[in-house]
Amino acid sequence: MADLLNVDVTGRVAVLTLNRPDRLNAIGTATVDRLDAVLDTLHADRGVRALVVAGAGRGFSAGADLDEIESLRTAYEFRAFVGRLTEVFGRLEKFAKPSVAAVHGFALGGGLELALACDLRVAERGAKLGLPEMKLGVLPGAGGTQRLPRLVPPGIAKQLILSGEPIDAERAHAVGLVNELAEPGEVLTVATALAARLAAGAPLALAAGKALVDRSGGDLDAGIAAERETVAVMFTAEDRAEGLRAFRERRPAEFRGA
Ligand SMILES: CCCCCCCCCCCCC[C@H](O)CC(=O)SCCNC(=O)CCNC(=O)[C@H](O)C(C)(C)COP(=O)(O)OP(=O)(O)OC[C@H]1O[C@@H](n2cnc3c(N)ncnc32)[C@H](O)[C@@H]1OP(=O)(O)O
Repeated sequence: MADLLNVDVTGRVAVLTLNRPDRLNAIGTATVDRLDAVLDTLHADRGVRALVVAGAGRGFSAGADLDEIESLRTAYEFRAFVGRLTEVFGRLEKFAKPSVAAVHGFALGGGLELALACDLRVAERGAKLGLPEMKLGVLPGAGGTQRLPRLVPPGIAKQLILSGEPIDAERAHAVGLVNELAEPGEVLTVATALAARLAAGAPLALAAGKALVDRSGGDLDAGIAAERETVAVMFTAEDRAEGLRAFRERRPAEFRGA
């Protein structure tokens, strides 16, 4: 069986490509199990500093695998299916290394939910992003109802979830769902360049920065305290000294994650 998720490492960036083009990269248990295993490998690879998640074929992903869903027989099986998707998507979101989704064609349902679990999103002009679960008589079940309203105004989130209708990449960019737009055929280039810029950062600061922003919806004083204590500890990191040295010497910093 062809690899459900191809991994290609170039420099400090690992490109993960969903590889079920015949099923429009539908995401089932086997795909998320593979993603989980790949995250184990990439966690251990100190040379990899950032990830890109992309899709082979006509689009990023048409969502959860409806064939697998149709094979489920009990609510408990259904819960296990949804639980596994949310578990691995959550692991990607909390991954210490930043991730960029490269969306072309379409990112629908679980496909958009996977892109929402990435830190940033780049989308090709004309790509469709949506949560069509309402048209199937259900709701997004892999984090969409919780992650989307944290990125776009609640009214926009409700429109996508309650109508089930997609928006195009241009509109998604205007409302903050997409960080950067790419011309047709260019999404992987743009997403990889963005990931490479993130990968130039200090690994400890990248991981801590992700965690601090992810908790920013909580109590402000507690968040500022967490920021202060995190920054204070980072003062002792070798990368902090390297950053200042590189600035004085007018050269790019070479951060080692120490
Ligand atoms: C059994 C139904 C129960 C419904 C319950 C679903 C909710 C489950 C909730 C738990 C899981 C949570 C995760 C997530 O929140 C839920 C989802 O993601 S549900 C799926 C959401 N996605 C969609 O509804 C999009 C479905 N696809 C399309 O609308 C279209 O395919 C397209 C993307 C607009 C492209 O259209 P076309 O160009 O016309 O291409 P085709 O439709 O002919 O597709 C080609 C080929 O691919 C197969 N395919 C497409 N999408 C999926 C998919 N999601 N899973 C499996 N297979 C898919 C399609 O059947 C075709 O195959 P072929 O007929 O050629 O064999």
